[in-house]
Amino acid sequence: MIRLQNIHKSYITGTNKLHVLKGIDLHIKEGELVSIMGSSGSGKSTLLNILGLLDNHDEGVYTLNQEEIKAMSETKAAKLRNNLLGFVFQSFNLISFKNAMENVALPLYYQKVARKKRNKTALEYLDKMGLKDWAEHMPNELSGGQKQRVAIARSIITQPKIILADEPTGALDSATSVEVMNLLKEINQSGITVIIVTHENDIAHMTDRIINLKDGRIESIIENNKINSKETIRVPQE
Ligand SMILES: Nc1ncnc2c1ncn2[C@@H]1O[C@H](COP(=O)(O)OP(=O)(O)OP(=O)(O)O)[C@@H](O)[C@H]1O
Repeated sequence: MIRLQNIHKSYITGTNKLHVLKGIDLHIKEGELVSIMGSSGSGKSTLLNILGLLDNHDEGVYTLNQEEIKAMSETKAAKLRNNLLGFVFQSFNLISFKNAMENVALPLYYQKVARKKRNKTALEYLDKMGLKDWAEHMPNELSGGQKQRVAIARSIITQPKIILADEPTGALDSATSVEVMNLLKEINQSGITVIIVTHENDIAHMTDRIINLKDGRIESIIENNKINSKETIRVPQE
């Protein structure tokens, strides 16, 4: 489903060039629940943004759903992003002046679904998240965990094949983090591939495979708590 071969990415600011990803090779199969770990600045978000077609890589080959991304037009990439991918962010990214139902329904608005139909679907998704009674509430009336559940409902309303979550529990206390992770696990069990960036060990250990990044390279991969890398067995500790 996802294959990265020798991916490089640099950022240029002024006269400085920062080489952030230095040859990433990675294969993520359909239906996997994967976490990407590493210390601050190791390139986790950069990698997730490339996976989510929110940023371009400089070198290497990225194949998503058997299509090579570099060869693709921006329009085609946008279509793929809208149809195949769902996003969850640390800061929820809810629209403050829209209620929970309207926030969840938003992706369907962009797909030109009629208002009645999209609100009905949004209510169904809120119900799945245990939030039906909160449909009319504005984001500032919701707890962190509730906001993230609204954001997760919004990310799956278009029935994506892959969810990309950047520190989805970063703003939550530990009990709420576990609730949100259990929700992402349930979503994964329904067949959706889930990729989570986190710097929290406990969160990463709730996934099937942990990809450890260090200085823009994959340092090790832990599968079901078994370390697979031949190169190194060190796991970064925060
Ligand atoms: N748009 C950008 N322009 C310039 N530099 C950037 C940009 N985005 C990220 N960087 C730099 O690239 C490096 C990797 O950033 P990235 O956000 O991928 O790391 P991270 O592992 O997700 O870190 P954190 O855990 O702190 O979020 C950092 O040094 C960051 O400052």
